[in-house]
Amino acid sequence: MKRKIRVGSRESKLAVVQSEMIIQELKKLHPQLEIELVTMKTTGDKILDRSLDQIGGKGLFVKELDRALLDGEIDLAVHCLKDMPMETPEELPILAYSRREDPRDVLVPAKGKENWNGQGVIGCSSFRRRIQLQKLYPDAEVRGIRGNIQTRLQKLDSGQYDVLVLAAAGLKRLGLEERIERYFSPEEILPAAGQGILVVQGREEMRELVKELQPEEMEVIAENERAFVRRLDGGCSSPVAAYGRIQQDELVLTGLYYEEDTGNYVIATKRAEVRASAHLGWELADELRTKH
Ligand SMILES: NCc1[nH]cc(CCC(=O)O)c1CC(=O)O
Repeated sequence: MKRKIRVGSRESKLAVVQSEMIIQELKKLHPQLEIELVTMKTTGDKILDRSLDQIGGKGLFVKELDRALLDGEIDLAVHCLKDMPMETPEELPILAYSRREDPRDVLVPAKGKENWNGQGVIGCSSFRRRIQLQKLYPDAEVRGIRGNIQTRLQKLDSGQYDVLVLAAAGLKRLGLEERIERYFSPEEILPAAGQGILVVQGREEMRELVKELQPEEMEVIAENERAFVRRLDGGCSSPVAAYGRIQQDELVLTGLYYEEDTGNYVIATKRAEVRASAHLGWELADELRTKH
């Protein structure tokens, strides 16, 4: 009999598309396996009338899947790294990081309101985007928005907002790239730690099976971005951003540090040879904090 692997996912269309991408890759690596997708609703998907900060943060998107992993109902779970809490349960490590999709944030105008002039209402969900957008578009008003990408686009097109700011990664994976009017460089809007990266989470014994999904250097990039955020205690709602990339043999890490007292933020970059970069995120965080 074929060995059967169950892969758990949230129910949203994006989550399912992402999990199917990972399943396709796994099937290529292990053609002998039968792999099944199991979807479930998480608390974060059920409560849509309050902001994530109010209802307890990112953990709400993974809690149900964590439980299913622990109970053996599923063998693996696929998540956006960006949605993962900074600490995962000890028994459920991240087993592999995927190749990164476009990490940038993008501007999406409402239908009929293309060529946006920088005035009116921007819909965006995170404090990280908000503070950076206020600098880029001082004449616009930023209003919160929740729900999955399709829901947000419906709210946009129904006239509640003039433009949205979203992650390029989600739109591209959903085939909605044509709605993108402008890509923000990391210098304009620094992405969230882990943006564009998918992770496979599970019990330690599954590591062997998925480790080949991970491109070289993905872990050092992802872990340094997350170390930066962790060091500054930027849990779910803090506007901390971090973006790492490899240039020649170096890891180049850019971090955003927000100072609560003044409401100002600073962005800085630090680099290290990849093989000596284990603490780069931590060090960049400390440098930014002591300077400000
Ligand atoms: N907050 C929801 C979320 N989590 C991950 C992505 C995008 C996909 C990714 O980063 O891999 C999105 C949508 C968005 O921010 O526009």
